Amino acid sequence: MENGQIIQLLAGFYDVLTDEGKVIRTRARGNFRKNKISPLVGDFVEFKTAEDDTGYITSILDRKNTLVRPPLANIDQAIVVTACVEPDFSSNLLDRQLVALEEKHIQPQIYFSKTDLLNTEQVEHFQEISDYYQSIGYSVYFEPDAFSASNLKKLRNSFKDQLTIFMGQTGAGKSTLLNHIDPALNIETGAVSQALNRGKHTTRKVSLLPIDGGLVADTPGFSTYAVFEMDEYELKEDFVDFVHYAANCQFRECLHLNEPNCGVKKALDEGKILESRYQNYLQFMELIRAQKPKYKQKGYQKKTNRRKSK
Ligand SMILES: Nc1nc2c(ncn2[C@@H]2O[C@H](COP(=O)(O)OP(=O)(O)OP(=O)(O)O)[C@@H](O)[C@H]2O)c(=O)[nH]1
Ligand SMILES: [Zn+2]
Repeated sequence: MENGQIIQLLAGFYDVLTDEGKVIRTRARGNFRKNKISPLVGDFVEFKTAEDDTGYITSILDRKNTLVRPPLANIDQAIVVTACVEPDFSSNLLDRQLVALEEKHIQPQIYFSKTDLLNTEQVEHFQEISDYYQSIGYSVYFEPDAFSASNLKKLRNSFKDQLTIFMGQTGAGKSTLLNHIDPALNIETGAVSQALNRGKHTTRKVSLLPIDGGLVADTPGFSTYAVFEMDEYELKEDFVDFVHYAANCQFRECLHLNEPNCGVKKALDEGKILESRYQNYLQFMELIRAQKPKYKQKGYQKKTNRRKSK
């Protein structure tokens, strides 16, 4: 029995990267189909190798998390590529991405792009935003040249032993950044870019590229942030900066809305929490309440999936 991680799915074959760094082409044992478990890229698997050197997967280990688009398992971290301008920065979109990642236990990093297009005043503004997100525990990349050697070095150092995905709205600079990380990728960039955005309604194929001791997905994740896959109580935990102050709330169930003696609102009044974070929180809360019936269904599916993969 050998162990490895699936890095590519091709015409029914799964390419498994072994602990020794070899890539073995495998098939899934028929059993999986009966149990309705299909291996995903990113899965940690056990496999056996036959005499002719072809392998077959015998089991899939428990998944930490999964993504539907692209189909991927066991994502450790996500680089949230965030344009300061063109398209204009939206704290709402950034926070949406952060809570979606927190909910799936994927560690976010915030990578500001198009910093070269900012004037002095804008730089000061973004420096404050950058400092805030840094202060609440996120790695933030904010340099006058988004692709400076130091930015890229810091990013590449974070890849080791991680499965990393890139995300961010169209035009944010994901492909450009990936090309800077590895020019051999030679991904098409610009308005007509197709390589990383193969249409929102087709199933995207995803491969994991071994880079700097880790694996990097060649297809960006989370193409839509419209749906919140969490309830109100999960949302408040996903605002990582609120959690600390929530210890001061009078009620343990406090949702930091209109409850008396709320530690989060107190911190907000004292300027310790970024105003836009709280405003976005209120908006997400409303959206979650409005979509509740849909979520319940989703939550149910999520749990059954989890059980099946065990
Ligand atoms: N000035 C400047 N331009 C940038 C920067 N990053 C990306 N661009 C440009 O912005 C445009 C969009 O960049 P892409 O890398 O294609 O963006 P993307 O996020 O991959 O976009 P999609 O493929 O649509 O998802 C391209 O014309 C890039 O050259 C930057 O830091 N500074
Ligand atoms: Zn509270």
